[in-house]
Amino acid sequence: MIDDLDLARLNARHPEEMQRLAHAVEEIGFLKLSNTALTGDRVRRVLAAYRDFFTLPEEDKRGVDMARTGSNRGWGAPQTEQVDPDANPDFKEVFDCGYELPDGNPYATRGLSVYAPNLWPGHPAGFRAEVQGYYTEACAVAMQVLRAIAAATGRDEHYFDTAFETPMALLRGNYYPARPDWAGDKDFGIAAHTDYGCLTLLATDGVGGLEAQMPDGTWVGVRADPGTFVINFGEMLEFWTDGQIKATPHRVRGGPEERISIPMFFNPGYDTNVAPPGSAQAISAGMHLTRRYSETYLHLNAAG
Ligand SMILES: O=C(O)CCC(=O)C(=O)O
Ligand SMILES: [Fe+2]
Repeated sequence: MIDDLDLARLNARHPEEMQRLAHAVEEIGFLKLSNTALTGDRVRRVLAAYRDFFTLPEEDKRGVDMARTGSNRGWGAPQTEQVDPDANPDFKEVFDCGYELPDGNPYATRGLSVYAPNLWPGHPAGFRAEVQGYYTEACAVAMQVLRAIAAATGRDEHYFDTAFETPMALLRGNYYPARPDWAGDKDFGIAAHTDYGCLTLLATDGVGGLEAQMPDGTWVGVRADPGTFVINFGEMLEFWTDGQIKATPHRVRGGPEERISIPMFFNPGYDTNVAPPGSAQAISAGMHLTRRYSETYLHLNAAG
């Protein structure tokens, strides 16, 4: 039910592959993707860097704890994010980093938390370089996929390009310990949610656990080895395409094995209007993302 697509064939606009892409984005909202510039070895290197970080003693991770900041850069401890108000806070821990505004970028003077500076730990050695290198490469792959999607859904292939000149792109490492023995019905690695932005390019270490909700309401497992990616779509792309592209709910309950996943949330620039073209309303991408972060990260929660 979840299709496997080949990015080289999509980049060549191979008609059959493009048709399968249109089906995947419009009917399912999930697909798997291989043959990108990010090889299995490349992904295993960045997975190892995150693993080295997550296995540091807690006091080291506390040195880059996002809870002390007004943004989501650095380490997020277990149970500090609640993506589903009907579930308990997630038992995963995370490390988030975002887009670094170039000097002189007009957004720099606006004090927007979605462009907050990154927080980097002093060690493991090489962590920052590994993660920043992957960030840049993952953005390039995500842009190729978005161009193919624009073309497959009847738009000019560059339809989305300018919106991503200053992306609020967020790269996350998710660390899921084995499902704790205290975990009950309302406890998840990450509870059911839709992603907030446009496109998510997800790498995993190959351990299963991700489940996506199909149109008939059933949950299906989606597993991807390093070098193969899971792609899904967020709320902004659903608004922007007036529902043509689906933001599909997904979750990780967690199982007997620990697991690492690395989503690149490819979000457009703050001032992008993601309302459907021609609609009377305007939806600011930046305001939507800021609101969703404040609803889900407990340290940013206005009510909490
Ligand atoms: O770990 C996964 O497979 C999914 C993670 C996820 O959905 C997220 O971080 O938004
Ligand atoms: Fe997600």
